[in-house]
Amino acid sequence: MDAVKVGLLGLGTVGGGTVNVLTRNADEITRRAGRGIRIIQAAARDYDAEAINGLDQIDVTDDAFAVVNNPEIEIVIELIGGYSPARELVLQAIENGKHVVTANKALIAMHGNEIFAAAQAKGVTVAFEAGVAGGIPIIKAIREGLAANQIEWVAGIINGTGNFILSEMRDKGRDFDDVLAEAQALGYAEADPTFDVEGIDAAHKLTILSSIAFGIPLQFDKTYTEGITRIDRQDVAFASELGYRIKHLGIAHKTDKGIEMRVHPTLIPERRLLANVDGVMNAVLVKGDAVGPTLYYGAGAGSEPTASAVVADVVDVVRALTTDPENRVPHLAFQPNELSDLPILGMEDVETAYYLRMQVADELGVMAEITRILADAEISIEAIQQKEPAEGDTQVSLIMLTHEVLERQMNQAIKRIEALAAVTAPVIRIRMEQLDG
Ligand SMILES: NC(=O)c1ccc[n+]([C@@H]2O[C@H](COP(=O)([O-])OP(=O)(O)OC[C@H]3O[C@@H](n4cnc5c(N)ncnc54)[C@H](O)[C@@H]3O)[C@@H](O)[C@H]2O)c1
Ligand SMILES: N[C@@H](CCO)C(=O)O
Ligand code: NA
Repeated sequence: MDAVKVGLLGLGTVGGGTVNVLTRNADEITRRAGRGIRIIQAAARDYDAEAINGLDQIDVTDDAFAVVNNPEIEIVIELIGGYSPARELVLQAIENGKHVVTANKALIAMHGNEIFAAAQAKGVTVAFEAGVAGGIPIIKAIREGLAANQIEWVAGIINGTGNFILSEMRDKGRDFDDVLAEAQALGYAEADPTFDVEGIDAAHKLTILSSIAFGIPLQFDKTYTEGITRIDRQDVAFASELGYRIKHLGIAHKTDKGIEMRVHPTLIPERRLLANVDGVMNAVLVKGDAVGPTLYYGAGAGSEPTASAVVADVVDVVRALTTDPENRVPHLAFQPNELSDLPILGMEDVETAYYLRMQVADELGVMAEITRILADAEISIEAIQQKEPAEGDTQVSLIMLTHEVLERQMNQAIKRIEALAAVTAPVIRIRMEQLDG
């Protein structure tokens, strides 16, 4: 049978890696897919021709619409990124009856409901494995491997750039900006790196994971999002003394009241595997009622690790070309007419334990006032440490670990604590998770 003709949008970090992997592993990939896979046309504004092998076989244009409108092309790979014109290009490709493979989690989290409906109507597939946790086949694992389970929760380190920054800062004492610049040079960061450091990229990915896990429509706007820019070295050190690491996690949790979707820095016990996932590596823990906790680990960003997931999706699409569209694996794991409208909980309705750091004047009675406020709010304390002031300083740091409490109650208590005259700075709070199933 003839090779499947593919069009590629974008020849950057992931696009270049995709051409390289398809070129290098052409034989094995053909044996797996049952047909050859040939990129016949690619669109890019800029690219490093020296770094891409096999480009001489490809017609390169700067007009991305020429690729999605090319009648010879059966599959379009979108690796341009961003919301627009990626949305218009993908919808046009679908309208033209082409299958789509993308690494663009921003696009899927924001416009996936519209895109999947269009794909469903046209009987084509939109695959997006590379969009979540890069090279780790996490979409496939949840959607196919765990199809027997009621998924209870998902918790993961799902932004490579952020984890790389936190690891380098902790282990080597490097500066935030310096490590971020290196992550950009290595091709890990988003075009706008605030997406990485403010948690937006992780929230895109968590939105997708929640839909796949729980069978709900994509609801990016309801995902609570907090980044890593306010993590202080002091807190990393204090957490470590107490046996915890601070990791930036995406957490999706099905409770009796609804679904929690949240992205924030989190204290986790240092003995957990997730606490020891460093650098650009990602890891996702998924708890199913039948299987129990399962863990998936691998490179979350980078040229060829991401290309690995892109090419696997292309192979899946090639294998499915002969399958009746009604029988294909559904985009969001559950059949499209079976998505549920379970409520997404607001952050105030989430229950977690907390690490608190308070800066207080070194006076008699302050500790008693603070513990009274916490007791009034029914917040019980698991550990307290007082860090003595440095020579000549009159401020002490109080570190507390609490048991689980509703965020609403914690917000009220923190407000009262901050109103005390002896409390001289905003209270630092970092949520804690035991992740022990
Ligand atoms: N870099 C990673 O490690 C990684 C990992 C997973 C997912 N992703 C996702 O993959 C996608 C691509 O990321 P990247 O890092 O390869 O980006 P990149 O900036 O390295 O490459 C983008 C490519 O698209 C081209 N391009 C941009 N706008 C265009 C337009 N309008 N018309 C034609 N060409 C255009 C650029 O010229 C470039 O060749 C993004 O959605 C990103 O979120 C990246
Ligand atoms: N910027 C993303 C790319 C992978 O999705 C990250 O650092 O994780
Ligand atoms: Na993946």
